[in-house]
Amino acid sequence: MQAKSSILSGRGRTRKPLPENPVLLSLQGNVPPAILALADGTVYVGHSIGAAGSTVGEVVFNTAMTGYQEILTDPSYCQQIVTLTYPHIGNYGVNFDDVEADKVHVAGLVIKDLPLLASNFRQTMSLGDYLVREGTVAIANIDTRKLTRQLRSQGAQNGCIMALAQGEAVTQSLIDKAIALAQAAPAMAGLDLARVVTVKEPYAWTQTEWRLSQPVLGGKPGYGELTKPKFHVVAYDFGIKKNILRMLAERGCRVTVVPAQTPAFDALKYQPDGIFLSNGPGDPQPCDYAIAAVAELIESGIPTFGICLGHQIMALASGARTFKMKFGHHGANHPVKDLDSGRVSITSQNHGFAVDENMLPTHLRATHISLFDGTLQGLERTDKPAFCFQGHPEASPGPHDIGYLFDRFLLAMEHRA
Ligand SMILES: NC(=O)CC[C@H](N)C(=O)O
Repeated sequence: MQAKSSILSGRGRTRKPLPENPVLLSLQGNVPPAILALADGTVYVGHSIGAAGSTVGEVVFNTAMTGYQEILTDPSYCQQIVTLTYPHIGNYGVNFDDVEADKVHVAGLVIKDLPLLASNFRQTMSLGDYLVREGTVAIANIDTRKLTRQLRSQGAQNGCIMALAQGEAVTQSLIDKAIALAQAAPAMAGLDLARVVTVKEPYAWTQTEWRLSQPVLGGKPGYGELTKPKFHVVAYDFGIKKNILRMLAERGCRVTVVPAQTPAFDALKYQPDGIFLSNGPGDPQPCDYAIAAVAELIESGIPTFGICLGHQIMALASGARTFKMKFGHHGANHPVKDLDSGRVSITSQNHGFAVDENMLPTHLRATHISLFDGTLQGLERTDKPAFCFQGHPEASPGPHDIGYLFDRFLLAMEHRA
């Protein structure tokens, strides 16, 4: 709070001097250089703002103005280097309440500007310190508008960030090495990454949503606890985000999170009221174990709700096809139309694959489309209580945008009970 009030000035207020502030970042000093090389040989040089070392991945751009911490920790970004188009990243610091997983999942971060001052009453640490702590390689002072235009016109491609140590200089041989590393990185198409990020053992989840004022915690801001569960949901973890679990618990669901490879038979042993299929990284097509389990679970008639990778897996389990998009959807302002109500929601999105709307089997019905490019955003089984959504309804850019899909899942479970 101190830092925040210190920079407020204006009529009727006297400007206080800036306090000694641990979040003042050190970009003015001797910041080590870093290289961003793309597989096509394009090279950008900037400054290292995270851990030293090299990282490779598919370079994608995200257009959200806020939410960098949620983006960094979204497991769906495993093996992707994310460039953020909003120019100031790090201006509200980092806290430990807003993480979507227990660690950073992006392979690397590319930004334009790391502000000198991070200011937010909830922050516990600066973005730079957090990236170092997490061992995340990141580069700043990059022309992210140019990079984004390149990715948009040519499509997402693999890249390498090479963050040098203090005192090290950028040389042609290091640039050549970074390009070679980018070219050697595996292509995203065909990669099963749900297997990489999924939990090893099942666990129970009862935490509810965050509130600024939380009476059950003595009036302090924070998360709540589910006390009277109405339903039991088995959630497949293909790379699940914590806020999905909180939104389920908030609506009265006790959740058992299970590994991605859990066979349908084992999931049914929990006698769930509903099955949830999470988001996750990589290509859905190689996840044959999950596609087989989901086909069986839908067939059993248990209400099923899938998000993002879960949506794609449900579509494949129902006989649809998926394809790799040119540069995907990554942002927090994507308009999506509900084809039944005509209502348009502003949604959060993060996907590089999509379900082919031209090849849907007769028991799958399109329920939502993207108003950016017309791609399919939602599906429903006409013969079973199963539906799915391509975007991220647990993120709230709008501020509640498409959270009503969770209510629809609850209704399906109530209907069956
Ligand atoms: N957020 C997600 O679940 C992404 C799904 C999938 N990995 C894709 O890129 O399309």
